[in-house]
Amino acid sequence: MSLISDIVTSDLYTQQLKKLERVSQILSLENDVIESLSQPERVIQVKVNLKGNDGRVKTFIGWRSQHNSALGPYKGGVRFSPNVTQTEVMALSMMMTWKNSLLGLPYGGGKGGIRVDPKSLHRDELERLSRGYVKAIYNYIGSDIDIPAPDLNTDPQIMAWFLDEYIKVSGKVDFATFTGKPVEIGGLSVREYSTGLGLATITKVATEKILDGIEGKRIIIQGFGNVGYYAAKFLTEMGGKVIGVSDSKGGIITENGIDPEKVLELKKNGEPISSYEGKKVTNEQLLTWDCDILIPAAVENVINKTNASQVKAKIIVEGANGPLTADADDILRRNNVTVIPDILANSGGVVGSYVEWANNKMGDIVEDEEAKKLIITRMEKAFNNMYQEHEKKFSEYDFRTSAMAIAIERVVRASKLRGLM
Ligand SMILES: NC(=O)C1=CN([C@@H]2O[C@H](COP(=O)(O)OP(=O)(O)OC[C@H]3O[C@@H](n4cnc5c(N)ncnc54)[C@H](O)[C@@H]3O)[C@@H](O)[C@H]2O)C=CC1
Ligand SMILES: O=C(O)CCC(=O)C(=O)O
Repeated sequence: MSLISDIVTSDLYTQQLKKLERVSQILSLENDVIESLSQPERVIQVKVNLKGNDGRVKTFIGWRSQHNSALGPYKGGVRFSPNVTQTEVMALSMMMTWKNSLLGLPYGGGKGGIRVDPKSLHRDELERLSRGYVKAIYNYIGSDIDIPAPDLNTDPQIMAWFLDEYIKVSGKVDFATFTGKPVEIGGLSVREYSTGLGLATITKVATEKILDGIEGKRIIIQGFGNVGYYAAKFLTEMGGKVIGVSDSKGGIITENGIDPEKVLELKKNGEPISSYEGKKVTNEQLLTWDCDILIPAAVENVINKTNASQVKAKIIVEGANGPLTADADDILRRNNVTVIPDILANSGGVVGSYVEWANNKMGDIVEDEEAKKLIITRMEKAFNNMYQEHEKKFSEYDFRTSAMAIAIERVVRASKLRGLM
């Protein structure tokens, strides 16, 4: 059976369906179960008309995809991107279902997006767009229904506008409806860096199992935003050596090691990463540069059948959602490159969100240090659990298969118990 033929898909959705199909066959899931898991429960499309500062109306399209709620309310970020499509958001919401399930969180999967280049808007236009999006979807979200958070090009300030608009239009003063908020309004300072912290933690634990530890390992990171910067920072603190970084404009390689704080400073001053001392490289060159650990932490499908065979890293840790295609998985496995899958590697973000959400619900009883420990412990536990299952049941496949199998089985069990399947 092919799930792909009759759906007009973005490439990310095609890739996710291929990955789902592959694991479902290994788990011997029935066709109707696979069919059901392949479709979101609901996709909301909205139009936001924005009166621009030049007096003209600009029209933007956005979505919220609610993939599966068998384990709890939908949970996942909202991205602002000029390239985002409905099917991309659908794919990302499916990945959130697996991620939340794998981590044992009480959530289903959701994801949202607005098709916009945020750099093309003034700050007050961005605020009106953010508020317009929430005005359009507020009936479908809530702290027990669907809980948005930051993703690509969205940040705590945008969450603050989302929350304020939600309170105004719904009349519900429910701060747990959004996570990744500023600390002044119920945010958890740890959430800002929890994806990078989780990524570094998983990388460290994985290198202890697969290589001989993180100390001195040569690391390359694509993308220097929230995930990439904090991953670089924590991995450096843990003893790793970041030798390459990039952003959308290109990157730099320096065998002496890169200081993440100095790169951040450059970016804050509006200077390109390539002004850092070292060899200037394109993103294509960066991905296939010699290193121990490669962390694609920017956008999807960057490692695919055209470049996978040239990857020289021993381990790839997926910081972004979906940076590897299904074809790349096959090639890398044949070449003995270990892949730590996105649903495990970048799940520190949603674990941080979970602590923030629980704190908002319970009245702020978890302190920062405790939250940080909780995230690290959850991540280590999730890796060890995946590793054990892999050794026991799925050792002939890759870690993605093992992680997805654990996640999908949990969702299917919950769905059957609830009578949803
Ligand atoms: N922010 C979070 O908590 C989480 C983010 N993720 C995923 O991580 C990835 C990055 O997200 P953030 O760091 O939050 O985004 P961000 O907007 O903070 O940073 C994105 C970075 O990627 C770079 N970039 C964009 N397009 C690129 C391209 N074509 N080639 C190379 N670099 C490019 C940008 O210049 C920027 O440095 C996304 O896939 C996102 O879905 C996953 C889990 C949680
Ligand atoms: O923090 C969250 O709720 C979700 C973050 C996210 O969108 C992701 O993990 O891809």
